[in-house]
Amino acid sequence: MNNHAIPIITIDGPSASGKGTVAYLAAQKLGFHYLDSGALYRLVALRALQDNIDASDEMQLAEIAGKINFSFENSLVWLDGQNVDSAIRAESCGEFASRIAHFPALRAALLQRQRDFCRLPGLVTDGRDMGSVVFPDAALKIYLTASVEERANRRYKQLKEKGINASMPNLLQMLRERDQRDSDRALSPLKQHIDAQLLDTSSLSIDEAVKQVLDSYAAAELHARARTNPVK
Ligand SMILES: Nc1ncnc2c1ncn2[C@@H]1O[C@H](COP(=O)(O)OP(=O)(O)O)[C@@H](O)[C@H]1O
Ligand SMILES: Nc1ccn([C@H]2C[C@H](O)[C@@H](COP(=O)(O)OP(=O)(O)O)O2)c(=O)n1
Repeated sequence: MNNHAIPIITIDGPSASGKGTVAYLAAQKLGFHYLDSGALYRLVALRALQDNIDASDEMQLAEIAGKINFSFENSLVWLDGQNVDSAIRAESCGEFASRIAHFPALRAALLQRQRDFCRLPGLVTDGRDMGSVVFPDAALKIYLTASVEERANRRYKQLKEKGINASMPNLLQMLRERDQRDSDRALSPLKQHIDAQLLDTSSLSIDEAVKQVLDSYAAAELHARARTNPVK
């Protein structure tokens, strides 16, 4: 379970909002560990696609989630010792991940594996349910978003930089469908929870978004300290 002595910042939000970029940079600045929880769902999706597992086979998917042998090293994602970073970043893999992410047994199998990333001196993590389910005691919870047009634009540029062809109308449609699927599921849906601070980055640069997270964290820390050591 979460340990109050270990500070955690959770950054949840929709696809291509910049969660991963902002969470990673905030973790670097603070010297904290970083967990990209979406990568775990993508790893399960990739292995299922490789093994021809049906998207409706909850038990097999949960078994994969409990067993897959992965690591995050040198800013890359490894599966059974193979670099699968590009493979899991494909839109098709993200889409499959979103289609299987509603299964309770799959989410349960990933729960402790995600919590195991919580280590001193702290953790910054991004996903859909980091603040609501996986780390409910986080020191700071952010709901990071941007307009769907801006997100499609960001994803388009990101894919282009990697030499991957994409069309804006297709990306817009895929993002809308993924948002809807991730928000409509019964278990751990994508939504801004009451205790999460909204950070709309539609007109913010990456540096400005990171600064806002760090400022909010400093304020949350001050507040927590004042509560534990009230001035007499
Ligand atoms: N505030 C921002 N302004 C402009 N581009 C951004 C911003 N935040 C992120 N990006 C870019 O958008 C793309 C998607 O970001 P990413 O972190 O992969 O999103 P997510 O993890 O939410 O899917 C990346 O190329 C990233 O550099
Ligand atoms: N904590 C999480 C993280 C991801 N998921 C699911 C739902 C998402 O559409 C997919 C892929 O997530 P990921 O964060 O990698 O996707 P984006 O980078 O935001 O496009 O996995 C989830 O259900 N819960």
